[in-house]
Amino acid sequence: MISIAPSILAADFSKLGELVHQVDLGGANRIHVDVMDGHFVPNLSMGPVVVKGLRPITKLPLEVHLMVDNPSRFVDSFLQAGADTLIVHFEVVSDPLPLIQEIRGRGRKVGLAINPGTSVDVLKDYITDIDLALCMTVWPGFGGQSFLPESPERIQKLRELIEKLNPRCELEVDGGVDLQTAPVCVRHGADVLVAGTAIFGSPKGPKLATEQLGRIRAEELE
Ligand SMILES: O=C(CO)[C@H](O)[C@H](O)COP(=O)(O)O
Ligand SMILES: [Co+2]
Repeated sequence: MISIAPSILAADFSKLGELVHQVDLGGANRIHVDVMDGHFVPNLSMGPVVVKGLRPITKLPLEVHLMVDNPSRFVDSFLQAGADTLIVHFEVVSDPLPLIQEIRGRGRKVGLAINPGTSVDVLKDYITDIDLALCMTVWPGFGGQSFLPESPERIQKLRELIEKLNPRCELEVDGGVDLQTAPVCVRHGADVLVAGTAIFGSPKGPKLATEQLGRIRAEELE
């Protein structure tokens, strides 16, 4: 099964509730919430209040992509706000295990993310302990960037690692995913596609754009 995770970073926040409803109607499987602290990445975005605001208006799982220097500081507030999954960057945690155990101990899912400059191999010691591995396909910090050309090879390498060590771990890709790059990601082993601009920036509207990405995933699996 392939999942579509619309990234609300690209949404018009004055209509956030309605836009989340639209992607739900279009077949989205989860909502991706990009959290940026202005340190780990050169941009600021949103915090737990947004997760808290979304929680009562959708049944879709809320996954929080923590692009922050010190994720352990924010675990409690995002879990209390209603996040279902917390994704932490490998680059900022010297030992991910305590954080993984804390999040799982509270009944939520945990993901580890890697930047384009980080070797896929660093995840091999943790794949058995996580629910999701996120391969960044742009440098984190901004929506609307182009999919990096080295990404397919990295996705394939990560898929091989996951198949060998923990096939239940999801392989998510994030950044520049659209109708052209989504099939490439799926062919190389991705099973969760994050898309912001391709969904919320689409002239066809978020419902149709989500449906279209969904059709691509089905074609790739035929
Ligand atoms: O983590 C992110 C950026 O750091 C976003 O999830 C990602 O960029 C999605 O946006 P787009 O589909 O527009 O590239
Ligand atoms: Co993201």
